[in-house]
Amino acid sequence: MSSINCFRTAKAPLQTFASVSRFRYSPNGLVSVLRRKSSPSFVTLRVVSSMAYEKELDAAKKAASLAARLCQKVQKALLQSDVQSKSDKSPVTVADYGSQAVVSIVLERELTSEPFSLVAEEDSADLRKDGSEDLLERITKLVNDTLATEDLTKAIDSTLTTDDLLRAIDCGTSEGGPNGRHWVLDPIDGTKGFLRGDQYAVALGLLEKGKVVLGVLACPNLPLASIAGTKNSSSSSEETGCLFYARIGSGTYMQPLDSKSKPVKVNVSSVENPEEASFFESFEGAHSLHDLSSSIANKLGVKAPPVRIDSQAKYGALSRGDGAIYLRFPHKGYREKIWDHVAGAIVVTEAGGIVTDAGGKPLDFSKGKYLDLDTGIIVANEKLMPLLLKAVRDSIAEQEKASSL
Ligand SMILES: Nc1ncnc2c1ncn2[C@@H]1O[C@H](COP(=O)(O)O)[C@@H](O)[C@H]1OP(=O)(O)O
Ligand SMILES: [Mg+2]
Ligand SMILES: [Mg+2]
Ligand SMILES: [Mg+2]
Repeated sequence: MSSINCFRTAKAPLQTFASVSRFRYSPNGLVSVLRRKSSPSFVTLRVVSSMAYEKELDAAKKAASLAARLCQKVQKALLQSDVQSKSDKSPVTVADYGSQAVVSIVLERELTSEPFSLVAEEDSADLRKDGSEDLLERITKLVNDTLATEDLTKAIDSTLTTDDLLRAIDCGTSEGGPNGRHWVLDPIDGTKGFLRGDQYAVALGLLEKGKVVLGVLACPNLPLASIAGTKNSSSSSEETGCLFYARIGSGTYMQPLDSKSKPVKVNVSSVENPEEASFFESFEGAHSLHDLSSSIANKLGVKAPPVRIDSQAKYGALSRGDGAIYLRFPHKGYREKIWDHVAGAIVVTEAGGIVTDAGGKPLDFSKGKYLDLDTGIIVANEKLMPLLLKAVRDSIAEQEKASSL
């Protein structure tokens, strides 16, 4: 077992190190593991910096909050004509495109010093088709109006043309992968929840060499107060609008979306007894096998009914302890996209939670746009995770046996 002199900043110049292997996370921030040529078994961990990604996080919070403001405006005035179906049949709205344009414009302007790579869900193909001119004009106006409401550090001329808009949307065509730095965006996660007037999220994360280093979730319809014990969260009349954010090694915070009031540090539920736990799952049965989740919950001894809400707002609610478990088992053949989980995953893990696939493996965001995982995604705190993994294994084995009879 190689001895590691922890967290000493490497004194020797880099060339004396044989390799700088993968990054590791530590309470002090991101560290790189350096192996000396002279004694490869002796490694030095170098704290990259506990203040790493500070300016990126500030830019991401600004971008996601502004995009959420645009979405709120559209959701309020949602006209049926704004809904057009993309070739993949999922409803797409003016807000999806507008949100993606706002995020890429703000990130590019706030972070001018580095190459900008964005993996995002939407692209401009449908907007470039004949007959989309009116829609394009409306989205451009919406984006200009939204940008004009914000005093961004680098003044953004809020007179974008439709070509500027198309370029901004198409910034999101990166494939991601294991090298370099990639922003990952779902401009509206939970489009169906958005259209239904329920939960949705603007979800923005940052990958560095395939690892998530920061995440922001803007959840305009999520109540600031806990939704524990509710069946879903649309009925609440309290103040809504939450911004969750997390940076590697620095914990998870939540603040009201529309105010500068002080953020509060949040932690996942500390429940250890599954009988006292509650679990979250997709509102849409088409997105997750509800019968499998309920068989797992029964096996685990969970008494409370599931809380079914749309989007990564679930990760936000879990990070502040509104529930203890999240179960997501997409139907066979569906491939999860990284933009549906990058931001939510770090918001939960930095709040003390664990996010794995059904086999207990951490999610691997380094393989491009898709998450190739075993069966589904499960989330719990450290105490419940071993029990949950066993219940998942047993339930899946039972279902496979039943289907083979
Ligand atoms: N068949 C599917 N299975 C799993 N997730 C899906 C499916 N279809 C769409 N999604 C995505 O699930 C996410 C919503 O998760 P939830 O079900 O928890 O609300 C959305 O990103 C949605 O995509 P989209 O962003 O296009 O709406
Ligand atoms: Mg979509
Ligand atoms: Mg999504
Ligand atoms: Mg989406």
